[in-house]
Amino acid sequence: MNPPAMGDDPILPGGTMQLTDRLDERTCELLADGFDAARERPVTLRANTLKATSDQISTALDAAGIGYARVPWYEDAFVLDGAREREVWGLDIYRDGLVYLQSLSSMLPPLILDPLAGADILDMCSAPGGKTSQIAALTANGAHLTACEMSAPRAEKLAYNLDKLGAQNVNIMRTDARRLDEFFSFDQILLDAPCTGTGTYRTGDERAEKRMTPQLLDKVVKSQRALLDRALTVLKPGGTLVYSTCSVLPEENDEQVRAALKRHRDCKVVPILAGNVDDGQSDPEERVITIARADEGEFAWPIMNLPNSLEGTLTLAPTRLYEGFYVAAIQKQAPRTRR
Ligand SMILES: C[S@@+](CC[C@H](N)C(=O)[O-])C[C@H]1O[C@@H](n2cnc3c(N)ncnc32)[C@H](O)[C@@H]1O
Repeated sequence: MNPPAMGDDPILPGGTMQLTDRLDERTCELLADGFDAARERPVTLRANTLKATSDQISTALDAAGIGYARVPWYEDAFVLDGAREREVWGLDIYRDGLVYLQSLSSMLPPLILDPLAGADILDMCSAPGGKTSQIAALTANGAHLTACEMSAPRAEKLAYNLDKLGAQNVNIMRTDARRLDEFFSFDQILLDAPCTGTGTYRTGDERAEKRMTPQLLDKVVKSQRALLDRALTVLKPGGTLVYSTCSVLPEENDEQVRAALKRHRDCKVVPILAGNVDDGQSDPEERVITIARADEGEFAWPIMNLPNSLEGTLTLAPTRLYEGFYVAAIQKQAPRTRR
């Protein structure tokens, strides 16, 4: 594919959001390739370990004649071989909440959060509950979870999903998380923010092109800023916030985080990225870079990080397997102890 000319609108052809005005040529080229590849993106799902082991899910998929690949960085993740969502809806493992349809990229923020049993955890923007239920599964229902959702119908869907998946110890709050009482405090927070969704775009998706306007960008950027401020206020000293979006626009990602850190001088980025961003291999899905939160063990996965400006954050490029996604981990300093 030829690099797009600056000023053209080759990525969202009918849309008004000019990615080429915002991103450099190389990034636009990677995005254009990824948006094309996304048209072939396979269905992926997560074994819900609150109800079944991943081996039980393998057995059920085998019995249903559905081929799949396992994911090296997460034993609960499955990539289906040709099956569509409709086929999964007909399976008992789906109806009974033993699996959850979830994109691979969206499984990353809870893993990077590394939720701890016994911790007070806030999921600020939680419906329909994919990541809330993943946090519940990662802690075997052992965390004290608060799940906020502003939209009433989406909060209902959240409650339905959490019940279906067997998530317990979750206090659902139908509220605007920007106005969460400052009286609250949490050890760990996930802010999976409302965003433009540019990372999920597939070439030719005209509805998405119409939706992703500069007006939408303005609106979500304001909301993300207010949500980040509230999150960093209710985060306990020493606690960690994971901020994520399914967008690839710097305004929603690195620029948003950098500005928040200026307003909250007691907070800093915890690097989640170590390793090579672009080692020159032609197939980005064959590249294995190492991701690690500085305070966690390392694990490796085949993904591509787009050039980004804030060291230690992750801007996943869209590829056939992965939606474009952004993840940053931020820690609030613990008070100094006196000697
Ligand atoms: C990206 S989606 C979250 C997806 C969810 N984390 C998951 O994994 O299933 C963002 C959600 O935030 C909700 N939302 C937007 N603004 C909010 C706010 N100020 N307070 C609480 N929820 C909000 C939206 O209604 C939407 O359901």
